[in-house]
Amino acid sequence: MTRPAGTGAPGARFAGARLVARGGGIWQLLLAALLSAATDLSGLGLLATATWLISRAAQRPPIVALTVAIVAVRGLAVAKGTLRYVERLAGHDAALRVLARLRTRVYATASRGTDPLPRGDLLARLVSDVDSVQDLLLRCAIPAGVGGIVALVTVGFTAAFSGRAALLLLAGLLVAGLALPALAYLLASRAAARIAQVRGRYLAASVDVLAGAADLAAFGATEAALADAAGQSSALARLERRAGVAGAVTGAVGALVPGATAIGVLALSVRGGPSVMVAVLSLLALAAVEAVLPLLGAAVRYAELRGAWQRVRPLLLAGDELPGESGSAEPGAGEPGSAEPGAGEPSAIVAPPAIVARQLTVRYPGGPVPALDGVDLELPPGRRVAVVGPSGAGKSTLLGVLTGAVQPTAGRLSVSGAAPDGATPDGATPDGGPVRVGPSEGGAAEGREALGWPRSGGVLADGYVFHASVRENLTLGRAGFDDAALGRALAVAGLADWAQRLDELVGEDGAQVSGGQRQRLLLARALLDPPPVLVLDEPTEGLDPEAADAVLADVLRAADGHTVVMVTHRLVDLRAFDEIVVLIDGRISQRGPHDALVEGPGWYSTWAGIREVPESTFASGMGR
Ligand SMILES: Nc1ncnc2c1ncn2[C@@H]1O[C@H](COP(=O)(O)OP(=O)(O)OP(=O)(O)O)[C@@H](O)[C@H]1O
Repeated sequence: MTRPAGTGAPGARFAGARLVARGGGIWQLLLAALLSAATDLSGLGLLATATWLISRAAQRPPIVALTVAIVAVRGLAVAKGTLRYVERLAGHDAALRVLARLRTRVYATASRGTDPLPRGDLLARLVSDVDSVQDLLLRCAIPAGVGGIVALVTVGFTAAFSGRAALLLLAGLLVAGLALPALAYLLASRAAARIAQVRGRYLAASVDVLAGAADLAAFGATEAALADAAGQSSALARLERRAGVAGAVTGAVGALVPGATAIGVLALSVRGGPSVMVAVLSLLALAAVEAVLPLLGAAVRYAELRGAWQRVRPLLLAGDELPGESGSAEPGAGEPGSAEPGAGEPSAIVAPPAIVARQLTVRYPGGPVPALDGVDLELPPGRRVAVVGPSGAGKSTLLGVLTGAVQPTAGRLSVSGAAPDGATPDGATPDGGPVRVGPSEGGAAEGREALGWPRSGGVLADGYVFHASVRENLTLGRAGFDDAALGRALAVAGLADWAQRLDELVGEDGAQVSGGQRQRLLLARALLDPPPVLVLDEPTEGLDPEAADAVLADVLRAADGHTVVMVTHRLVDLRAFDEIVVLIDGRISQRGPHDALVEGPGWYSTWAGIREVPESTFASGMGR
């Protein structure tokens, strides 16, 4: 179970900084800020020196009096270009590191959470909101630091020649770098929170229109859904226009400040300063104030980011610590795609481990009653268990706990004996005794992988079919499968003729294939390299009962030697299972082999008895 992500959690305010620091991005960011300041100062130095050189040259001094300035101009010009290039490299390196870390974190938390977000909302958080949080560093933190350094150096330099000109420059810098940004922030901040909210709603509405197109059309609701999405889009455009106008007005005022400051400095320096320095100080003032003007944009951006940050923060704070976050700054550690032992390769399963669940309890946030309530389950190696029960009984939740998708609120889950792929689980007791994986009292079931939790997988409810070829959908990037292996997996799932169509596209979420073919494709994917613990959630959904029984028999044959846990609320032949567990309201109401359960009283015999009813009944969903 994920930790509560209350906004008042201690240290929540600094969560972003902690993430940056853990990800090893803090030094890169600091370096980028220093390089950026050095670049700006080189530019200002170049301008001041070149101005001095031109003004002094007009007085026709001996050439030797200009030599140092000439060399300085060349040096500063080269330094400015080089520093800008290096600064861009360092800045992008830092930004991409932070971005990868934030996104991984949001992905991990969202995928583990028991409080899933609508897909569109999650998309908004993953894409635009995480981008925005990254901008907080690049467009706000770095320019603020650079502006401070530039102001300090230029005011100090000017003060060495004219105190009054320095004060005027300071005033110009404060107006351009502080007062106007504060005003822009105030104007933009109200719109920004609304923009983030409306953008989330707009994306959610768009995804609903796309993902639910078939259902909307079937129920005649397409127009209403499109109108809703268009309404959100207009609201978003209105808010963005308003924020844009506020930004443009402050920007226009800001553009006047450098010129006004330069004229003021010119007027003050002309009165008594050394003649050559008049031009230097005026142009330096102009350039210095221009250098802090980006803070205006930063302030507007900061206002926008606050809303995005509010939305992303719960996801950043809620999850367990990701691998590689606890100090190591190794690039790629804990990120998607990091190589794991054995991942991506077909494995020869020797013997699955024994898994024992004791008093497993899951309570979803806001759920009035536990979805699972004190469930005991034994899975000795190779055991086949079917989990049945009415809708909402907790079947998928139980599978979720076994695969790690759902964290138990209480209870104990242990694994012992042979580990997946013949390896010994790290942390296993020497005598092969049980290794505790789950919590006994609340908290998160951390460290499954570290303890050698068996690789589990299979057909999950609502499994996804990618807009890719049959081959890519089967392998999902795993290497080492030849066409013959793919053909065998397809044949077991009842798609033998697809062996000739491996490179054909199946459409987004299987849109170009039938529901039954889609389900068979998911089964073939699971059977290509069956994990030690094969988890099947409604594996025969979409198949007619006869085909379902036949495919299931083939699947069980192909998964011989593997532990199988299957959830179903459809009538399929369960005689081949060692044990059938009947879940009702999160509790085990009956358990035993088919023959024993079907004879006795209880939910199972009533359910199984419906097999006698004519076939039309199956289609009506009476099987529940
Ligand atoms: N993510 C969630 N957040 C809140 N409640 C949930 C969540 N997932 C499931 N539930 C609730 O937990 C209970 C058990 O759900 P679960 O999906 O495990 O049941 P099920 O037996 O698999 O149902 P079905 O046969 O309809 O798929 C239900 O009351 C359901 O509403």
